[in-house]
Amino acid sequence: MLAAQTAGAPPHIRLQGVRKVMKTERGAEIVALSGVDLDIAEGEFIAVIGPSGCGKTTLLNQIAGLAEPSQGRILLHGKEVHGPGRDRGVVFQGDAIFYWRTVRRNVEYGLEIQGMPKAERRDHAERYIRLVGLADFAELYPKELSGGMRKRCQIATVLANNPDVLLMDEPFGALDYPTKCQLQEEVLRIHTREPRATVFVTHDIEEALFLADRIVVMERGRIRRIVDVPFGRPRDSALRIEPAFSDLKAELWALLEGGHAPAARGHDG
Ligand SMILES: Nc1ncnc2c1ncn2[C@@H]1O[C@H](COP(=O)(O)OP(=O)(O)OP(=O)(O)O)[C@@H](O)[C@H]1O
Repeated sequence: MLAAQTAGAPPHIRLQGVRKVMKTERGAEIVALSGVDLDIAEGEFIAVIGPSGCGKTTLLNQIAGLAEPSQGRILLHGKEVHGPGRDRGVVFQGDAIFYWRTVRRNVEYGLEIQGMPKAERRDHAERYIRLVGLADFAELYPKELSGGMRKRCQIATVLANNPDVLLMDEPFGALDYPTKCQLQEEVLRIHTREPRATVFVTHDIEEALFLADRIVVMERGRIRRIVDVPFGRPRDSALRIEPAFSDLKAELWALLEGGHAPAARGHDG
């Protein structure tokens, strides 16, 4: 369920007419995003799906502040975003963790940078290590962990910084199905415990349905449709085999089958 949005308060995240034009090395223009308007409420979980090249990562990067829009603006609590900030935590596709640091020292990294005193840092990191189920593995190095455990470590590292907004770019894309399902359940559990506005990019319709309050379906740099996910929270794995879940999954498949084209070149899609 969404956290209530205070009447009159701006949405947590607002994208207004966002357009992003990329230039290839040969100088050709690619309209990666065009006319994107989206409001995301406090505590809302948004999944973004769409065919390869439709602009999902570009959208996430814009909110992260890793790139500026060519036109339009992105507002966080009514304030325009320019550049990255600690208020937005990003979980990237790959293993974005330090290989020479243990799990604990990875999770402590951002807190060190903030200058948090050592004892406080330990306690704080420990809380997030436990939250992602890595308490017994805190002294191990990334090479001693499985892919799923490395992803947990990355999530704990991002959450330990207590971001206002969580941005996840296909975080479980490289994992096997059971590990992926397990981590999706962890994400739901964490979201229930610490609800924060979340944008989760995925290729996986089932993942989007299982996690999100709304699914943004993109096509050629534009939002094609926004689908409300009607399932209540808390959710558990039993939801995956409910007929209503399968029906909506089939509908989304059909919707995606309708648009395979990548972002439009040189003009709006
Ligand atoms: N650095 C870049 N330079 C030029 N074009 C780019 C760059 N990054 C992305 N693009 C183009 O922008 C469009 C959108 O790319 P984006 O990575 O956002 O898509 P996506 O939906 O995340 O794709 P995928 O699902 O394959 O990860 C694509 O046409 C891509 O070729």
